[in-house]
Amino acid sequence: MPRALLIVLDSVGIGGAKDAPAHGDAGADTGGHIAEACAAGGGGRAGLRQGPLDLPHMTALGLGLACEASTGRMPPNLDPKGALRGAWGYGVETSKGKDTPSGHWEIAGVPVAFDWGYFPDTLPSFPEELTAALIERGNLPGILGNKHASGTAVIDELGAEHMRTGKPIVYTSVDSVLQIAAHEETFGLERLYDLCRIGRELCDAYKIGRVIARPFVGSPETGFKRTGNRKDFATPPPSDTILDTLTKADRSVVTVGKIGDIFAHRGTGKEIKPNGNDACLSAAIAALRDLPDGGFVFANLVDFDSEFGHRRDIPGYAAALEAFDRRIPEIEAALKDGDLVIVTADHGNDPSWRGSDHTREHVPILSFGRGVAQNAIGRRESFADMGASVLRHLGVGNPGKGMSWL
Ligand SMILES: O=P(O)(O)O[C@H]1O[C@H](CO)[C@@H](O)[C@H]1O
Ligand SMILES: [Mn+2]
Ligand SMILES: [Mn+2]
Repeated sequence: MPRALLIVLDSVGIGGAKDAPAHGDAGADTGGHIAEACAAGGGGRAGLRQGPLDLPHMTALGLGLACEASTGRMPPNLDPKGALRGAWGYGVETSKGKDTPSGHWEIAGVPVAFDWGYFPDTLPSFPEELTAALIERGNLPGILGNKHASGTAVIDELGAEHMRTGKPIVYTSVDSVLQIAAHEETFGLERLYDLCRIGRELCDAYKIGRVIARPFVGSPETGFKRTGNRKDFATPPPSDTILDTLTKADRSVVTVGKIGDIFAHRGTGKEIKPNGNDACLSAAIAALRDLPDGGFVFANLVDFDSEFGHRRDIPGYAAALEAFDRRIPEIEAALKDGDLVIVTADHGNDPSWRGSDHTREHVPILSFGRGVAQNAIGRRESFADMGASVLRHLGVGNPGKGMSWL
């Protein structure tokens, strides 16, 4: 029986979305702009990387062709010029939001047709009743922040005051999120998680997708740094995803990285949550080696988004792409005959763009495996075609959305 591995490179969009102007993102193109910056000499950092974007494996898997099909422009250094291996195309998001749950749920067969709630970019950002209830139920002396912010900037700004006063830093973004940052040692990690559980209950009324714990360490003298103990408290998908369908069909499911959180731990099988792209990819490859026939591994690599996209760090993003690309042969070596791999993304996060938020973009769809013929699968009108293709490949009927290209 065949097996499948789906890897989401979080935020590695490839531009071209027709509805980008509605999000303020007309022209945003994560992959294309990184390649252009690198070719123009703007993607280098001493000790990290220099020169044109070097992605030989993803180029041979059709990344440049997917970019060209998406935007009409072939990014520098991504033209395969020779033999391709695998099937390539790009996906259009039908969900309204450009957030992580919308992207992942749609990939897994559940496009998000409803509107999430969002907190306005005002001061304060949160409704008074919500703030008051959080303070009361969380037994807090108050909160700091209460605004749209970048998570690293807001702990630099308010970390010292947080340590002094014991007030957690509560902030949001253009996404449907309520984020709570607190010091792991002075506030306490478990106390932060408990506070987020309270926040989760309070946020349901506002249709907020996620409450996110953002623990950090450090001191005013040394500066503050977020730790790997981030935890997302998500609302569950409104109907069965491919994870539910596979679980009900008694298939083996392994989820790596943020996937468990994103799907509110429903149908997520064995969850593995190491810290960082490299460790998550290692875990996904190890899971694939042990995966029984008919099984499915679903992995998310979040560093592209959280460490480089939101931080608008082009050299860092380029280096992370190159690090992933170098390990593609390792993925291929773990494959058995009949296995299917799909590499894709959930939204964009153009590091050359203004602000620090996600960008509305198409996503690449790169599919490979020994039995996967070289093929152009073209423009897919929903990310859900990926989930549908996984189910078709695994021989499980699709009760949900999406059209398989297989
Ligand atoms: O700036 P940080 O805290 O990384 O926040 C980012 O992370 C959130 C969840 O992915 C997004 O909504 C964005 O605001
Ligand atoms: Mn994401
Ligand atoms: Mn993000």
